[in-house]
Amino acid sequence: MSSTLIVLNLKTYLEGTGEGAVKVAQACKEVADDCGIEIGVAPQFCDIYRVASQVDLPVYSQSLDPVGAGSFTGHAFVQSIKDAGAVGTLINHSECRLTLANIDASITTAKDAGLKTIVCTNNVATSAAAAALGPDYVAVEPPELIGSGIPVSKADPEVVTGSVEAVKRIDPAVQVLCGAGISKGEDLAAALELGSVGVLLASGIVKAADPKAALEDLVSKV
Ligand SMILES: O=C(CO)COP(=O)(O)O
Repeated sequence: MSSTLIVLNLKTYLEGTGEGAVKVAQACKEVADDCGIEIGVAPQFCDIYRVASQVDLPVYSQSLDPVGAGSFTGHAFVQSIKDAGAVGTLINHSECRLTLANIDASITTAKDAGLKTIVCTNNVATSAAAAALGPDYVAVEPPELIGSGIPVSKADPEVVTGSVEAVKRIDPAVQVLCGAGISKGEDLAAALELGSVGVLLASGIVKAADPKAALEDLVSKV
């Protein structure tokens, strides 16, 4: 039986010193401790160390670059991401898309460093393609629903069930998350019913007046 995973992507929503990221991460940890569901957070690169050193929860980077140590300027270097305290990384988010070759190289780079990999996809076909590259998770997020407040589990359940089926056919070890418009308890419950093992979400929690209360609602139906 797969265990449920929630990953909260902070994107660039939180302006300021990074303390906002720590506060949201603290709320995630408190809710995770209460409900027993794993909740991770994906802050800005520069906030990974601050969050990971102040809050005991899984921290993900929002992406990474498939480069090693050496003559590379302006890249997100996997070893620095890991040393900062991340346990995993998103790859190919809709807002940070990569070529297929770079998705493959990013997965290899992350895996070699011992980081978990969550590859984002936009439809069933790309979910199948991502599964063939052997990440830990495929997270299907139709871009038109991202930030819309309309949950993928309601608006496009077929993209979730289709991705679950396609991924299982290609590599049963790869688990499926879904995201876009997820914010309420019923959205998470529906996502799990559709066969995903959890959700990747952002605005419904990060932009809420009370992120902790929003998280409590999110986990209230499972
Ligand atoms: O892009 C997302 C998570 O990575 C989803 O964003 P929203 O939860 O804001 O729709």
